Amino acid sequence: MNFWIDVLPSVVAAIFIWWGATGIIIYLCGRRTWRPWVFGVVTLAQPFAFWQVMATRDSHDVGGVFAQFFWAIIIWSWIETSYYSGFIVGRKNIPEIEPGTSTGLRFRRAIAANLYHELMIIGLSIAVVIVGWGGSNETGLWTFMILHWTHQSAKINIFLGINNLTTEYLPDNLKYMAQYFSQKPLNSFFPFSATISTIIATALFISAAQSNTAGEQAGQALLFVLMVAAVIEHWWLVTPVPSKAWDWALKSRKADQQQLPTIQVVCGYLGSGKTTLIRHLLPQFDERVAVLVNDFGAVGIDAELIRGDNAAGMVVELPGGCVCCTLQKNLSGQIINLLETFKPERVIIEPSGVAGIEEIVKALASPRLVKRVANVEVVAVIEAPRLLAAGGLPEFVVTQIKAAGAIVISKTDLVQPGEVGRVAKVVSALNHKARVITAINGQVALTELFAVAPELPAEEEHEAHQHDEENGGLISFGEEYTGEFDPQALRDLFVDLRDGHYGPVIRAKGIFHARGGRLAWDLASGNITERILTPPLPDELPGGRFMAIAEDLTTEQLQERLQGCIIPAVSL
Ligand SMILES: Nc1nc2c(ncn2[C@@H]2O[C@H](COP(=O)(O)OP(=O)(O)OP(=O)(O)O)[C@@H](O)[C@H]2O)c(=O)[nH]1
Repeated sequence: MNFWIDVLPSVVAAIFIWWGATGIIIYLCGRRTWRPWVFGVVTLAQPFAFWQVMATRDSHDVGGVFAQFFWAIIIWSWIETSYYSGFIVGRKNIPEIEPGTSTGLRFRRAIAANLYHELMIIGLSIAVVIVGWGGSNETGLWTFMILHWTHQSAKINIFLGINNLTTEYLPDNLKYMAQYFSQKPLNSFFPFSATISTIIATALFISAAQSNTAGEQAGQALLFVLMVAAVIEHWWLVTPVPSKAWDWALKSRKADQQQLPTIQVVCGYLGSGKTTLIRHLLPQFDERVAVLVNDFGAVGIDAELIRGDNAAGMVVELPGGCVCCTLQKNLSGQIINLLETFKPERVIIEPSGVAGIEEIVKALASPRLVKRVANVEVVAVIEAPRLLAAGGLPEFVVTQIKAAGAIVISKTDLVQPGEVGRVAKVVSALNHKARVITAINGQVALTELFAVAPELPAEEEHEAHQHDEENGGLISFGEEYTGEFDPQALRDLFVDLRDGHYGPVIRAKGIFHARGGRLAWDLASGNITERILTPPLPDELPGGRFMAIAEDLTTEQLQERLQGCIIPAVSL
């Protein structure tokens, strides 16, 4: 009983010093303008901290032991501060990790990215050994060594793969480090590291219990608590429970984040209703919005549709192909360009309907980009009729659902009212954290959609993905035309496309000039829609754009048929 009363001050002090120092560093390094000051002050404290460790190495009373513990924490704080402030980290301009990068290469790049930080730890460890070794009170030395072990062990575990990555504690300037993390339920190093930590904690406990003097007991108790914290930190890595221990320290970041734009990725399968949703949302924003659109086909249609709703903003059409594959490298560069030239307060990305969301999120985690944006949010648009009809969702749609902070169930007007609940249950079962909203023709209130704390998928190591395999070998066809179109001929064409006359078409759309104005045609999920976009424009040359995505397509016949929809010049 006496033992516990005796060690209680050490236990309480160790918990508060370790937890408090970590939180204070996260807090102070969370604000960009504070970082140089924090780093400067902690750096200036170092000669004094080393001198204190040296001065108390033979004071084995309780005061001397506490002083050693405290000053060792201050020395360790220098390492943490230099890292979190971004002043001593590692080599810059290291190529980014791409899908399919080998573990060996990822490891070498991770080392390079953390090189100066790791060298600093080694250098300071040697310095602490020099000043602390051989005294009758080595509490400072062992405090530092325990922190060193916990740090290395956590880093190796996070690199090899753990369940709970807690990337939220990385400040904006270090978010790119997440590319060296991997998420797995467990890795082979974990049992070893957790066992070692537990054995050391047990040995320290026994040592504290068997101590002969109050100073010795206090020292062993302080080290024991630090090691217990290491064991808890280890288990936290593998349990899915989010650590809230330092959430209070994240508050300082809010001011910086409010000034940075947010990126919203609106993903969903071909024809699910992404463009319709974005078009409905755009008039609701009172900010400068830039929209990046990427159609799967070579001919972009969506950008032209969106442009009309975002007159005050900017619409950028990304080249044809899938944004997640062909543009992965390019995407972050395009966005940075956009941020610098147009300075939007919000960026909305509409990837093509077959884009893998993981690759996009990875591209958005690029080191150059993360420090320029406040947040990346994912909205998944899931078509109710398709989900009910499919009897199973393609894997990449499941990934989109899991990645989303908000899920919009679209086309609920095309299913029975009772079935909407079934769809909601399916998506909620896949992602219980996401807000699920139902919509007809994209009619969603902005506040409802973005009032969500989004969850980004953990970055996993995965194979470079193959659209051909995942999507049953989709091909796209797209062309632009000049001339005025016959609406009835287009009507008949879309019916024939739906009925499979040109092959199994999954998605077709187009914008065509006709006498009645600019017409938009859509074929999605077997439904055809025809809309008038604008009345005829007097100065504009008449023309049209068409694209189709199919598993197989008789392209030549389709080309001829489209040409046949143009009213011959003589009869105009
Ligand atoms: N009935 C009905 N139709 C909808 C709804 N939402 C979208 N649509 C129609 O579905 C078709 C495809 O919608 P888009 O918004 O273009 O779909 P998308 O996901 O942007 O399509 P891609 O970019 O080609 O993948 C259009 O004809 C829309 O009018 C809805 O809630 N109900």
